[in-house]
Amino acid sequence: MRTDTPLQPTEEKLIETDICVIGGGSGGLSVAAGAVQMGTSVVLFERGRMGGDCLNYGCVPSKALLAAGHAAAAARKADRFGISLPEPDVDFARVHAHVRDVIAGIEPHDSVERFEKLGVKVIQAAATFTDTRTVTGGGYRVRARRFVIATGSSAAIPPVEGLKDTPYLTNETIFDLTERPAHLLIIGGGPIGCELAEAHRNLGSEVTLVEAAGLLGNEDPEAAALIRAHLEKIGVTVLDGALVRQASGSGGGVTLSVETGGAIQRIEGSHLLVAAGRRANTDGLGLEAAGIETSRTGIEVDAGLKTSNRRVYAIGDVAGGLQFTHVAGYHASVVIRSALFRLPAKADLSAVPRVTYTDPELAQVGLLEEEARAKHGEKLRVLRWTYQENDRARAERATEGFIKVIALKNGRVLGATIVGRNAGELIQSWGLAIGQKIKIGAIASSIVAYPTLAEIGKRAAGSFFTETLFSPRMRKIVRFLAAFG
Ligand SMILES: Cc1cc2nc3c(=O)[nH]c(=O)nc-3n(C[C@H](O)[C@H](O)[C@H](O)COP(=O)(O)OP(=O)(O)OC[C@H]3O[C@@H](n4cnc5c(N)ncnc54)[C@H](O)[C@@H]3O)c2cc1C
Ligand SMILES: NC(=O)c1ccc[n+]([C@@H]2O[C@H](COP(=O)([O-])OP(=O)(O)OC[C@H]3O[C@@H](n4cnc5c(N)ncnc54)[C@H](O)[C@@H]3O)[C@@H](O)[C@H]2O)c1
Repeated sequence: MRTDTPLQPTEEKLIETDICVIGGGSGGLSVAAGAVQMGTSVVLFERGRMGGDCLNYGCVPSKALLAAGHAAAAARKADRFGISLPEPDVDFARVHAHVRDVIAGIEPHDSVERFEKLGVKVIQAAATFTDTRTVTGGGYRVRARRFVIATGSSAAIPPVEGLKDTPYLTNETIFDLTERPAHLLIIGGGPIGCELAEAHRNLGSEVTLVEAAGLLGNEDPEAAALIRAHLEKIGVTVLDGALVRQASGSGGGVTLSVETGGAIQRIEGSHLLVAAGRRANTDGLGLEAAGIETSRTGIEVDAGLKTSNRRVYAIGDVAGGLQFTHVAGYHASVVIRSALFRLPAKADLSAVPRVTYTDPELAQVGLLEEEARAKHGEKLRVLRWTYQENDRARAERATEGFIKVIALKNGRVLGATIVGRNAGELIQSWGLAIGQKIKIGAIASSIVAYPTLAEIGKRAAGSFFTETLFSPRMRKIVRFLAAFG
């Protein structure tokens, strides 16, 4: 890398580098760490906190908050094991300290210090394209062989009357609360809304979740219905098919006017969380100057994650597809193959798992039943098994839930939905089966430790063969063979 050449008259220092990454979150850091360790020069711009949404405002704090909530919920449910405990006394300031401590423990891995030690030039400023191959920011002008835009997404604020003048929280501010919200109103019943509704309810807040369509609308409807029933069971008020029409309030509280089936109702709460989807972070990037096209969902990319400017890739949330940390990380590996090794690399998203971390969890990989039917018609087998029929689930009194596997009649696995305890761990082997084209027979004949929840998957796979194995024809064959002694 040739660096720090003073430039007149702007006085920006010029850096020429192999790779310039914009955004130090899940995607950007993976590209930067991978590329620099493979011998290329890397400049990374980050305008906010290293680690991006996942570490600071997303996955990590939400899972830490959920874990605290699950501890409280476990104490409330201990009675069924013969252990009587009083209602847990939740000290929200200490819960907040726990969340901060978890972030602080992970932070060094994503820090400026670590990346500079690896050899990355980190510029702590917002980056803007000034032409097709130059980015400026923080007093630098960077010209690179390849650019990677990994600027993530932010909470989309729906066009609700009065909302912009009403105090509201988003994922960037809710984890700052040190006092428990008395009554949390949530707009949006996607993964963010459901996870944070469950966490706050378990920690003792009153929670009302308002969703315009159906809760977890991108998921298997039967699995989503189970999560809805669970949230209601723990005391969350769920209003679905409910459109927020108006918002008002001050520091003292918030009121929403919500329309359900033509009728308007007013709901009052102490705090409001907006979790109504995401908007790609493209403002201020100077995309026009770089000839980079965008769509409604984000920066337009081809299957190799290249934008309309062939020197520039876009990865992670800003690319407008699946918005998960592991997808951003996977995108990073595709870009490294393409930019460093000049190999033809395409993102294959057919086996990307996703998990909503309520308890029960909801996990999905591959096609939903409805998607599989649309693509393959009636050539499908739908295999099911329930947690109720699993001995470990019974021992742990976690019998809520099921697995549903969608396979072709030739045994190829197309998709799996698991809703129940540890579904997020159990889904991984189904992702492997889809990705590596492992047939259902291999799963049915694998040896699974007893008693584990993983037996649920093996039993579902085994049910693929039940009809053939226990058919009159099979009985005839076995009787015939027995005749030979
Ligand atoms: C509440 C919540 C919970 C979530 N839970 C999960 C989960 O459990 N599992 C999961 O897989 N995903 C989860 N996600 C999604 C996950 O956080 C994102 O998919 C992931 O962070 C995307 O990574 P990214 O690199 O695209 O963007 P980010 O990680 O957001 O990083 C983008 C970075 O770019 C920086 N930036 C933006 N513009 C500029 C600029 N012009 N110049 C310089 N820097 C810039 C930003 O400051 C930011 O640091 C969750 C999200 C939220 C909001
Ligand atoms: N566990 C995880 O992996 C995890 C957790 C949280 C977030 N995420 C990621 O972040 C993304 C964003 O999550 P999200 O929950 O914000 O988005 P989402 O798009 O999945 O859900 C938003 C919901 O808000 C509803 N909505 C929109 N406007 C509304 C209005 N005016 N009134 C009522 N409801 C309204 C929509 O119908 C939708 O169901 C997810 O898709 C996922 O990729 C992942």
